[in-house]
Amino acid sequence: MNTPAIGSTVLGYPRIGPRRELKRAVEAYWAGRLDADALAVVARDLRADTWRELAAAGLDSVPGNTFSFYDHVLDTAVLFDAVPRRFRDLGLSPVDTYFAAARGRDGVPPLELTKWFDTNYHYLVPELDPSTRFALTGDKPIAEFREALDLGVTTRPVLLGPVTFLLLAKASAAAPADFTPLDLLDRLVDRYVDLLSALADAGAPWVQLDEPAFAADRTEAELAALRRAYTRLGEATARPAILVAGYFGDLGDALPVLADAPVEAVAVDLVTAPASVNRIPTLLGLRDKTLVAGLVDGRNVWRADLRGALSTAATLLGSVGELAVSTSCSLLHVPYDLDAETDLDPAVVARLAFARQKVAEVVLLGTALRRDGTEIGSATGGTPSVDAGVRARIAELGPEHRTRAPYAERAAVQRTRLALPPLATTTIGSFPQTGEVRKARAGLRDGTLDEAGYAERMRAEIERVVRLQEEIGLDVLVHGEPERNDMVQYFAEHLDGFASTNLGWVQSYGSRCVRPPIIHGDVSRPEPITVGWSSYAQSLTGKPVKGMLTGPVTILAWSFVRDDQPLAATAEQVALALRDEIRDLEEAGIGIVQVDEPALRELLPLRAEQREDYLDWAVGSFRLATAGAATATQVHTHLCYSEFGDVIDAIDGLDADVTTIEAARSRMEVLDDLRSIGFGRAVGPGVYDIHSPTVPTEDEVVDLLRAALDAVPGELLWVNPDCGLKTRGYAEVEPALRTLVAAAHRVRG
Ligand SMILES: Nc1nc2c(c(=O)[nH]1)N[C@@H](CNc1ccc(C(=O)N[C@@H](CCC(=O)N[C@@H](CCC(=O)N[C@@H](CCC(=O)O)C(=O)O)C(=O)O)C(=O)O)cc1)CN2
Ligand code: MET
Ligand SMILES: [Zn+2]
Repeated sequence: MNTPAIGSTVLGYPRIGPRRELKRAVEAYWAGRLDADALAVVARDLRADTWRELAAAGLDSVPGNTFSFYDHVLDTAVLFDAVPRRFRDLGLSPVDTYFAAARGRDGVPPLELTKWFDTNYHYLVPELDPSTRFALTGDKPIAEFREALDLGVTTRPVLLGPVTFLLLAKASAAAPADFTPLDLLDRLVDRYVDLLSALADAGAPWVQLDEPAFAADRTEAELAALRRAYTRLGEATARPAILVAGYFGDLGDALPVLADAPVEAVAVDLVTAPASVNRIPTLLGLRDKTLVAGLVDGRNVWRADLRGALSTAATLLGSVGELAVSTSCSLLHVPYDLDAETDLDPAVVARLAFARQKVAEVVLLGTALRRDGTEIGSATGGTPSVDAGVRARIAELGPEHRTRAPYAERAAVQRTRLALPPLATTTIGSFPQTGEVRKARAGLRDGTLDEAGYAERMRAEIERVVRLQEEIGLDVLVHGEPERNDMVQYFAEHLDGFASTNLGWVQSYGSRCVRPPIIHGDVSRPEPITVGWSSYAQSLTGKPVKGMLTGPVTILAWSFVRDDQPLAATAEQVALALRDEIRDLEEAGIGIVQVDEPALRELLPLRAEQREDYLDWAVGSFRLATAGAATATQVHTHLCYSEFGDVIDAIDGLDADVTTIEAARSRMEVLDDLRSIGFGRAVGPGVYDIHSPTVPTEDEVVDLLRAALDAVPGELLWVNPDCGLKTRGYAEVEPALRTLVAAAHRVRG
């Protein structure tokens, strides 16, 4: 085989477009404002721009097949004809069948959406069973390879590896109990062999197979599956050279398996797992392979320490066949281009690199490595700002700052103060973000609406939402969060030590994007953030209004966090700011405060041995944020987006008075977990799935509540939706909330 060297590369690239062109096109297509041909043109132009940019930047090997209309796991299922029957039976065009699997259609529920490892990206979970027959019916990677070749760029198609694909899939409802998707390995690998052969025919010199699942703990059987798959693929006769990429952590026992497999290259993540460097020289199998060293952080936005990276690379030179430099993972998780940001502090800019800048770093590193390190400049520009006040406060903290009065005492005082009925009804915080609200915010940004005008519109919206809740008959009201663009970014914009971007969009799922804020220095709160809005809402009603904050763990999980100190230290600083906010809310007369932690499960380390440490600081920071609350103040927390079985003790450890938790889709399974640990505080298992536009019937909600009453006594049971309502419309929200209140009344009776 005559294969070009990888030299310098990146493992993947963003695909939504530098100005979210794909989001706009896809949403326009869904709305019927753009036809399929026009959508295809937008997609093709975005791909062409990416390939040209990466080739022009000087990468030796340009990744291909990084584009996706929605999600690369769904793309893989489509490629191998593994789309469940319920979507095919809709009789739609291929592109509409694809979107139906992603979003559901005509009452057919979509594939489940879940977290991509420990990132804020979400993939669609393939559903497999013994009847799944894989076939290479798609040609996306091949067609895109040819498309790039026509533009003069030879790409390295990036594919999700067969073992990770199966490990991320779930058994369909039709599968027998003893079935696991990995049972289908041989069948699937045979089809990958077909694919490799087709790519070789098209002229692809390399292919990249991603196996990030091996950065997590894996069983012997799973490691054996990895060995088996890559032995088979490596032995295929007609194929491109194979690069297997493992990222998001240490490959552990999978690294020697890959080192010994008959493949040409292995990519390791030396940013998340720098210690892997020490193991590489001991792996004889790597001596005749290319090692692709992930030295530039693909998940965070800091400039690389190129000198450090270069010296790491230099130590590896003699231990491997060839050494290539790369990002630690795909650049999917960072924004496109730092140069597009015009409002960032230059001192912060000097420390940053987005996708485009990271490509340049990789290229530079590759050049320096070839020329003996002569052209690498100084490491980074500037250091994080230090806030002596915050540091002094943290130095003074003791256990009393994380401990409230015993729950029984709190509950008694709160019962008297709040006088709520059993099965109290509430919502999770946000109400639908109407076009008018978003338009007002866009107006504030572009200067057509001033601060006063904006505040007036937000107050009008808050008043409308409060009146609506009173009329519906909810017991604990919210202000509705109209002033928030996003539950993390909003707080970042009001805290020192954070920077926000204008165009730093990162795909979260499908067409939905976020602009993760950047924590670049010590965090503090210059002034109250939410107090004005919450106390305005409280002034409108005699019912209690719940203050609404985002917790420290979630703020960290959905931001780019400084990497010069432990996450735990940054979390404490954020927690202190929230602690002060709670005190100010109390002083303004707010008696209930909710601190949302939907990302508590998301940051859970992939390897079990690191979990206790994480949960310690995660729970500790939540308690630091909330334990300053008076005994009479009722602290709520809200959790969603995950199954919480394996962090149930940590949820207990949060010591919140009320925990509202996503439960409707899993028919309240979480209650069994809570009961099994003797969880004794109040809980609001969601009784209505806000991810679907379907309005629940009163009987359905009553059934769920009766089921919940088996696990939770009535005085500890709250009634609420699964999550916030901001992505829904009033047409569904109003009847759903009326149903929820009616059901609660019926069960109370
Ligand atoms: N940070 C974060 N991560 C999260 C979640 C979350 O809520 N926040 N939820 C989970 C699921 N992920 C989600 C991620 C994004 C969205 C989402 O709806 N994003 C919006 C953007 C939200 C936002 O920032 N809105 C801005 C407006 C940004 C915008 O597009 N403005 C328009 C103009 C205004 C208009 O006419 O709409 C423009 O700039 O062109 C605001 O309200 O101010 C989107 O992609 O469309 C939902 C869920 C997990 N991770
Ligand atoms: N308070 C937030 C809301 O209602 C919680 C959302 S959890 C993703 O939108
Ligand atoms: Zn939620």
